[in-house]
Amino acid sequence: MTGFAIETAGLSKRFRAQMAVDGIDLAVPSGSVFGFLGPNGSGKTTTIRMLLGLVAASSGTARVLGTDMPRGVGSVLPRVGALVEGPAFLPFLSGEANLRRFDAADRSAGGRSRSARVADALDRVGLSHAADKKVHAYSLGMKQRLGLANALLMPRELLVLDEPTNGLDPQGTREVRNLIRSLAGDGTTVFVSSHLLAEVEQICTHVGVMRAGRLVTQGTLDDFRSTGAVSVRLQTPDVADARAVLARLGLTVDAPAGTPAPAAVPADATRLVTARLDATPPEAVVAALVAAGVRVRGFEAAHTSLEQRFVELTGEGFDVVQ
Ligand SMILES: Nc1ncnc2c1ncn2[C@@H]1O[C@H](COP(=O)(O)OP(=O)(O)OP(=O)(O)O)[C@@H](O)[C@H]1O
Repeated sequence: MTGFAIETAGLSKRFRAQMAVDGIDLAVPSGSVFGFLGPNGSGKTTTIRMLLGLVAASSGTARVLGTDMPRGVGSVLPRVGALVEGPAFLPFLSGEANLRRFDAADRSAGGRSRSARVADALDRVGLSHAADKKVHAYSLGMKQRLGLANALLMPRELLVLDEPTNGLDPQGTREVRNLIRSLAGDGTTVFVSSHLLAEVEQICTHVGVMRAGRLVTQGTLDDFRSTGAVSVRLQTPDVADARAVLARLGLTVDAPAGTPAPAAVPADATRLVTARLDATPPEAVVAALVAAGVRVRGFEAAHTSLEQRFVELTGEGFDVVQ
């Protein structure tokens, strides 16, 4: 084992003229909760389908749990729980009966412990109360949870979840996120795709960002937070002097945010000045401001938000609700 649950090299998928996935080198550490993030149509589902052997790659290689795919499908897939675009449940059977069918189709699953496995999986996703209900009467969120229960029938080394909270109400979303956290706590590697930045921020240790079929970055969430530009937020009444000092230090000073009517702003009022720090240490900025007689009433140097960083990388806004 290499320490990676998933590794790809130059993995690509072409649909006629379109490169849906374009030469990605994914490295998903064992034990991580890896958020696979990107706008709609950026290639996440196609990548997942290649990893699971559901679609052939046009070029490149993929290793899952140390085994080349799709050659290793037979030995690897029993160790992987997957939720991809909802499994094909039979609508006229109950949730429990559907799970029993899937469990029976798994040759590694013993028949005698089936009832306990199915009951446990339903319990873990909070569907015990609806076990006897026919699936056609399930809401979208309940079907999504049943799909997760299916992925959880057996102990898994790796869970691959494609947009697991899609269609869930806020309560269902919270439950699924808690479930993912608890699975990760047991040591299972979780590879979860999402277009929700907040979701990835809440549950993931690592992140990979897709843009138009390319993997534009990957690494730990902490590294991700600490890269990107640092901004300075200065509170001072001496706006003109402060701007002159910052400019002299070579900082890119942001345009003033609106110019209030002079009568509305006393000369001594504290105002906000913001700038990009680049390579200058924050303490040098404060020292220069103080030396120039600028009254520093507040000073903060902070990395740009994750959201800004993702927008920079993908050129698109993310849905940050939830
Ligand atoms: N079977 C197919 N035939 C042709 N084009 C396809 C096929 N599957 C996907 N594509 C195209 O490949 C691109 C990537 O799609 P994919 O579903 O992998 O993106 P995604 O990031 O998962 O998006 P979403 O979040 O909307 O599911 C899209 O432009 C899509 O239209």
